[in-house]
Amino acid sequence: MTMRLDYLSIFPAYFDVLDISLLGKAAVNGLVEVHAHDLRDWTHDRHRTVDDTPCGGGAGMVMKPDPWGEAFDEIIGTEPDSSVHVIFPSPSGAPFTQSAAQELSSAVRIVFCCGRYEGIDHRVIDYARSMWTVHEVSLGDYVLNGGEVAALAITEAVVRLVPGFMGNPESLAEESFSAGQDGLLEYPLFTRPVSWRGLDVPEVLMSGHHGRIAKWRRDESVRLTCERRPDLTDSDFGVPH
Ligand SMILES: Nc1c(O)cccc1[N+](=O)[O-]
Repeated sequence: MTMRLDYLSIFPAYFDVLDISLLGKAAVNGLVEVHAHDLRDWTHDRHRTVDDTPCGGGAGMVMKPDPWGEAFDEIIGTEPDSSVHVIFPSPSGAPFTQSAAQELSSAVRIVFCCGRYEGIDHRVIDYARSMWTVHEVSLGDYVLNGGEVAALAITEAVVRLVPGFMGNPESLAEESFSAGQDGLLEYPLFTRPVSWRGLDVPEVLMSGHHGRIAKWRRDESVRLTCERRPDLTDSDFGVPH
């Protein structure tokens, strides 16, 4: 199955980066198909206008609905299809999580709508909801200049979970937030040399005792999660003894 990814933006060059590294390899292998589109291609005035002043007043500009609607018609079509996932990265979206990435990794089509200015006319989102499966998602509580960087981050989180993308799928099991980690943060990692600038690899990791190593890793994951992400912990994790 090839996952088709479309990106609608006034800065489509942001997505040139998807040609490199593992994502580029996935495209070559036919796992994903990437299409970046310039929203201004669906404007009809000399200035290729995509924005206008906000109804009701206020600072900044709002992205006009017309170009989005015409772009949707051409890129996605005019028939409802719940198998098409349309993602609007937005500071007012729901937090994007690893489980959301896992769910999206089985999608056949994902369309990213990258807003700029103060945002997109809300009717665009309402229209999309009437046609496709819409996700308004946020990467965090901070302000970006647009949705492009978030779309890239979401793409990476999703595509790396597509079956066949990662050379060694077992490596996914022990990552932070993965089910194999019970949603805990990943434990600290070490490699050679055993001693580096007076800092040594924890002895237990050099013991060859798999049971002790597994316990140390679990305890470290619980400790880190309790310290840094109490929002992810619950009474089941507790604090390592
Ligand atoms: N925070 C933010 C933004 O300011 C604009 C677009 C997308 C996001 N986000 O996904 O977090």
